Amino acid sequence: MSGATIIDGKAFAAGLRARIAEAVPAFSSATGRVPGLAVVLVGDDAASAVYVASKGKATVAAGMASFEHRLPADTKQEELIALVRQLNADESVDGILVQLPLPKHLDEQAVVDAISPEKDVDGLTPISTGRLALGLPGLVPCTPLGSLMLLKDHIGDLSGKDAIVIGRSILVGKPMAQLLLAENCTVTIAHSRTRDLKARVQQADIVVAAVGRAEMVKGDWLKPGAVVIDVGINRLDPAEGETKGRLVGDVDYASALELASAITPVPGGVGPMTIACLLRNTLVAAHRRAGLADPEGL
Ligand SMILES: Nc1nc2c(c(=O)[nH]1)N[C@@H](CN(C=O)c1ccc(C(=O)N[C@@H](CCC(=O)O)C(=O)O)cc1)CN2
Repeated sequence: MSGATIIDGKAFAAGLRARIAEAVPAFSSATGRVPGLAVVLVGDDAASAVYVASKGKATVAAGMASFEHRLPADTKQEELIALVRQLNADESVDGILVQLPLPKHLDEQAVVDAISPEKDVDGLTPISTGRLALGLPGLVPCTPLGSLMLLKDHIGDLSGKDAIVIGRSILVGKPMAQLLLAENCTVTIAHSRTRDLKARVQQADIVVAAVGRAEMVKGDWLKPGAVVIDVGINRLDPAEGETKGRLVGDVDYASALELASAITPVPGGVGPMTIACLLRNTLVAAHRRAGLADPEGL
């Protein structure tokens, strides 16, 4: 029988969203307006459409204004950048998020670079990534921020822990490694060219899996007692006998339960934290734009 704790990201995210909703009225009293989040969706990727709809709902539920912009798949780069610039200039918008991935013909980094850093609630502009690398306050990408919140809530002080981040994306792997470094972890970043990944994972007290490959990290790779954050969201193919395209993470959950001391499930782990942290970043961005101190307890 496994003694691993299941880290309940869904419950933690619900608590964070409730605290955000409680903090919005104070912002409105101070400024006479509500914080606003603009989300841009280009094309018809089904999963992206679901995430964007969830973001809009969560924004409104927190008492903020949601501005959704849906553009066709053949939108030109200049049209998308023109929309981003329009949102940069819009005083009712505190946060701008362009849903990723974009259709192949669009240059993601150029589009992200057009977002005003003060409204960069996704934390992906060069200014935001640079500030994170320098250890300066800024806006941090939502999935790694949420993952760190779960780790700190479960472990407390992370100082001196050996951590491995598997994956080096701009959205998760790189910022996650920076956040762990800022918490005084000793951090290894592993990727597709890393040799003997299993041996490296076996050294780690904290394993963050963000590779996008279903159940790649096996339970017997783990150091006994490791804390596992599974960022992967992989839908298995119903054509291969999987019921209704079951969702799994990057970690083989059943075998990981044997050695891990704690693990985030998929679904219900890191995923819900992504949207809660987006609301948190929007409220923080709104405070900073209005010249107010950051809201407390978020
Ligand atoms: N501009 C961005 N694009 C993307 C981001 C991002 O942070 N910024 N992240 C992901 C997708 N994403 C939000 O955009 C996201 C992914 C998953 C979840 C979530 O709550 N997942 C649930 C399961 C949902 C399901 O059943 O399909 C869970 O894990 O419990 C929320 C947001 C890529 N794009």
